[in-house]
Amino acid sequence: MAPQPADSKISPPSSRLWSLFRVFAPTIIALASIRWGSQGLVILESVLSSRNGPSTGLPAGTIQAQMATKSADLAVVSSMTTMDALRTRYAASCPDHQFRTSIFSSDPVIIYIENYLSPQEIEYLLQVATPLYQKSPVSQGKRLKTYNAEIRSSMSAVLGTSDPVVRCIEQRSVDFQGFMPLRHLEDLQVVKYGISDHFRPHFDWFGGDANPRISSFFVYLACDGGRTGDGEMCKGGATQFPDYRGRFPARWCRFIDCHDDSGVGGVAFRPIPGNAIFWANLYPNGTGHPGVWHAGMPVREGRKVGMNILTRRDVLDS
Ligand SMILES: O=C(O)CCC(=O)C(=O)O
Ligand SMILES: [Fe+2]
Repeated sequence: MAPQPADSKISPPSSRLWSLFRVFAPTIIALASIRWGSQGLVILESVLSSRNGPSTGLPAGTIQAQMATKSADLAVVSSMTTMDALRTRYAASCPDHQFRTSIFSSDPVIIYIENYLSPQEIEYLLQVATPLYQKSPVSQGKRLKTYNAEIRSSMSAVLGTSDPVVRCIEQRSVDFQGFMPLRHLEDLQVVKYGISDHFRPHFDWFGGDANPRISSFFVYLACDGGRTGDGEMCKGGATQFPDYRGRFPARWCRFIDCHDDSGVGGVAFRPIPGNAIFWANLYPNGTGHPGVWHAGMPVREGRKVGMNILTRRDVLDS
C-alpha cells in the first residue's frame, strides 16, 4: 500500500465517524440529558474526552491543556443543557410529588418534609439564583426593607415566576396546602449564608397585616464546604424554634440536632439539602401564633443555602 503523505486529509473510517459524531455532539448531549439526565452526560463526556488522547499526535502537555479546556467547556455546556432539559421537561408538565411528610407538632402546626426538592431541582435553583443575590432585607410590616446585619446577615435572590421549574415548585407548594390558588404565594426567595451569617429569632407574620402570611416553608438547598466531622457538610445553620417545649421520639434526631449546645433552647432542625420544614404562622382565627418564633442559627463552617416559600391569606396583586 502506498504510503500516505504526512499531512493527509484522508481520515480512516473510524475517525470520519468521529468527526460526524462531533458535529452532532451538542444535539446528542441535549438528547442524552433529556433521556438519562446527568448520568448520560457523564458517560458522553468521558467518551468525548477519551477520544482526544494520544492519537492526536500533539505533545502530551498540549493534549492535557486541550482536554482541560474541553472538559471545562463541556461542564458549561452540560450544565446549560441539563438546565434547558429540565426547563423543557417541566414546561411540558410538572413531575409527580416525591416527598414524604411527618407531623412534628400540631400546635403550632410544624410538618417535616423529606425530599421536597430533587437534586436536579436544587442544582437548577442554585444556578438561577446565582446572578440575583442581593443583601437580604429585613421586612418591617408590609413595607420592606432595610438591611440590618445584626438582625439578618445573608444574601437573598428573588426568583422570577415565569421559569417553568420555579413554577412547578410553586405549584407543589400550593397543592401541599389544599390546592390553594398560585396567586397566594410570594415570589420564592433563595437565601445564602456564609460563615457567621444568621437570621435572629423572628416571626414571618406581622401583626396588623391586611394580607398576612399564613404559612412558611423553609427548604434546604445546600449545606456544604465544611471541613471537619460530618463529611463536607456545613456546621451550624439550624432552623431553631426556641420556644418549642414539646418532646419528640429519638427518631427525630435524624433531622434535629439532639445535642444542640447553642443555649437557645427549643428545637433545632439541621439543614439537610432537599428537605423542608413547613409551619402555619397563624391560629385558625387569624391571629399570629407565638410558637413559631424561629431563627436561622449562625453558620459556623461552610455555607448554607435555603429557600423561603411564603403563602398569604389572600391573593397577591401581580
Ligand atoms: O435560615 C433559616 O434557617 C431560617 C430562615 C428564615 O426564617 C427566614 O428567612 O425567614
Ligand atoms: Fe423566618
